[in-house]
Amino acid sequence: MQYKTEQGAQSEKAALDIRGLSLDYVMPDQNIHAVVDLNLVAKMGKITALVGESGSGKSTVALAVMGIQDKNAIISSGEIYLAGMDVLSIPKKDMRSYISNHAGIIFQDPIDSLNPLLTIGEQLMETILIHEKITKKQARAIALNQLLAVSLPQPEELMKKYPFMLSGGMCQRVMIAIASVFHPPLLIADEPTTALDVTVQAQILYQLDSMRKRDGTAILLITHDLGVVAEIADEVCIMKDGQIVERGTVDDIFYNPQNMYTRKLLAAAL
Ligand SMILES: Nc1ncnc2c1ncn2[C@@H]1O[C@H](COP(=O)(O)OP(=O)(O)OP(=O)(O)O)[C@@H](O)[C@H]1O
Ligand code: NI
Repeated sequence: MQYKTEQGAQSEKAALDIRGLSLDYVMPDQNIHAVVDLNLVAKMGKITALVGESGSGKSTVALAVMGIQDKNAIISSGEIYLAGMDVLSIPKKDMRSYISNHAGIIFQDPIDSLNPLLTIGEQLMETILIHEKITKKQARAIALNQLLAVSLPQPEELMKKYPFMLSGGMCQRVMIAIASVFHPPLLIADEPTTALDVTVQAQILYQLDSMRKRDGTAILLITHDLGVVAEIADEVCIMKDGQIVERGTVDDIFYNPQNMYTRKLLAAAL
């Protein structure tokens, strides 16, 4: 294979393995070092939480993994191994399809993430047909199945609806259905429940957790909410100023934090 692939058994179970990533945003008067020599691993079948204050660079990491970073972003060093292959070493023309086959992402505002002009069915079908050379009928069957898999009732009816006709929680489920249609090894959820009611938050988190259990998906969960982290994460990475300052299991981080910043973050959440 001509692209850079992962060596060694240690990271075999890592859906995502970021090594020494540095990313700058180029601005007219200065460069913003948004990510600085960052290392991060998200293992299959685990929920890895990425936590840190606003502006610490969490979303920048997520967008870089998906290859959809802003135009003024420059990756100056590092490797992003996704399912064993360094996506940064893949030529641009093949990169998008490799990434979309191996990773999905959902964002904070599910209604904005959907196209307002297309029905739910059209959007799901479009995603499916871009990936697979199958008939419309087969794609429709997959779409209906996906909607059921994220616990959306009456999928036939739902397929005909437009995003504005659904609640925020339903839109987020549709986003999960779209992001997970090909069972990617990695799903990134960037503040997936911040815009939703508390009761709906729990359902969406449950949905992510069942994906992890069912498909062995690695979930990278970006959140401000340490309560959520304590409840469903396996591993936690604490991010500050573009770097991971501490990583560990939930127990390590909550009961035995080593870093001053982690302690401050925990104290502020009490
Ligand atoms: N396109 C851009 N051009 C310049 N600076 C940017 C750009 N996008 C983000 N930044 C800056 O990069 C830094 C990291 O931003 P990022 O959105 O990744 O942080 P975050 O941890 O996701 O924050 P939040 O919790 O508020 O979502 C911030 O200082 C932000 O202002
Ligand atoms: Ni963000």
